Amino acid sequence: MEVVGGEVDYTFVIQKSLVLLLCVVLSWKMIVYMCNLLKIEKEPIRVLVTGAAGNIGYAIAPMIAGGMMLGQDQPMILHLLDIEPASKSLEAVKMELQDSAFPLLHGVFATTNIDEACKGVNIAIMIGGFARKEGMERRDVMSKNAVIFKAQASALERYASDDCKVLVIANPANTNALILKEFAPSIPEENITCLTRLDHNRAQARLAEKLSVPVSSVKNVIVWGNHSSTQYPDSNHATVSTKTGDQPVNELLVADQKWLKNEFITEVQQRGAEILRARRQSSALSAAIAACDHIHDWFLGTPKGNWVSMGVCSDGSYSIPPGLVYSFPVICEKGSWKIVQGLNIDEFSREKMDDSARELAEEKALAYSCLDV
Ligand SMILES: NC(=O)C1=CN([C@@H]2O[C@H](COP(=O)(O)OP(=O)(O)OC[C@H]3O[C@@H](n4cnc5c(N)ncnc54)[C@H](O)[C@@H]3O)[C@@H](O)[C@H]2O)C=CC1
Ligand SMILES: O=C([O-])CC(=O)C(=O)O
Repeated sequence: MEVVGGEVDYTFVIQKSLVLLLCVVLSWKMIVYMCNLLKIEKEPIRVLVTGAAGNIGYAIAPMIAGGMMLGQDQPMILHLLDIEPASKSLEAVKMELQDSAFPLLHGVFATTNIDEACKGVNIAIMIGGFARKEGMERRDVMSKNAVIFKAQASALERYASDDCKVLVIANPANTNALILKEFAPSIPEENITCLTRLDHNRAQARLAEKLSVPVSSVKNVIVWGNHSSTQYPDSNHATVSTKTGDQPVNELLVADQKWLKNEFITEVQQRGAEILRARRQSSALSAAIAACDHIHDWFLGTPKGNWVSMGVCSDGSYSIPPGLVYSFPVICEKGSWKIVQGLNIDEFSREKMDDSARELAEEKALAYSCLDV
């Protein structure tokens, strides 16, 4: 240390520190530059897609391969799974992906064997399941899916990578995710989620349409609860960015409180059924986009000041019983999510949130009774 006349020369120390800091920054920049020059790529991530020959599977596969889910610098290897009767269509999906020559797609592996499909996967997008047929009771659908998800959980437990992150899309999504959690105990429960981002995106889009603003200017809607008609799309904390800063949606729509408490909620709750009626098939394009959004934000983080809705294991936040997979507002950072805390919940919201939790508790009991646990 430089000592002048018995005293520390602080100017010298600060100068030295700044030079050192500059050297560190320059070396780091140099390393990044060299990596880019040498085209050193990230290791490919293995992504499992179950039900890959179906509607959503066909829509999501090119989105993942094109970088929408994991970013434009993240290569991946796709593991596509479907059941034997769909094996020809599955092979066709694989061929089309290969023919698309996606630069980030380092391999496609298609199989009807669940154990093989799960080997080493880092992300599992669970779309495959048993769809309700006319005249079937809820119990029949639940029992078929409970059996499927129990078996898939065991395969993930045995063969997936330790850090595997799971997104369940197949309905009943929340309860299927819960079964998966029960039967894959070594996968950390925070790694098991279900898709309610489609409902979140729908709610954001309805508000933007009502306010005649771009959808990107609306943020922080919430979808609480089950991915079913008891879900509660909540506009109370949503804002719109304007030239003078963020404005609460409820203030901008002060004359439309009746609409916010009625049509807005039912339109979002019933949007899936509306699309099913119009298309005679359930939403696939928007479901695939929402799944990409869900994983993208989970891996790469939510933008500062924004939250999104994700079906996650309740930790008792907002008095939602632990042991349910429930949709909450979450913030994501460095591959982890955190439930947004401290939001004010009015009486109207409380009732709706509890209704959906009650439905999930009933679904859980039904699923367990089907599995004899
Ligand atoms: N959570 C959400 O926001 C949404 C959920 N969904 C749900 O996503 C699921 C898939 O929808 P679509 O792709 O339109 O259905 P789809 O019927 O077109 O495709 C499902 C695919 O899963 C396969 N499959 C069935 N059992 C399987 C198993 N045990 N293992 C692997 N694959 C299996 C089928 O052969 C089929 O190829 C449905 O349960 C649907 O209700 C749909 C839209 C939104
Ligand atoms: O019921 C379905 O299969 C469709 C669905 O979940 C949705 O569009 O939200």
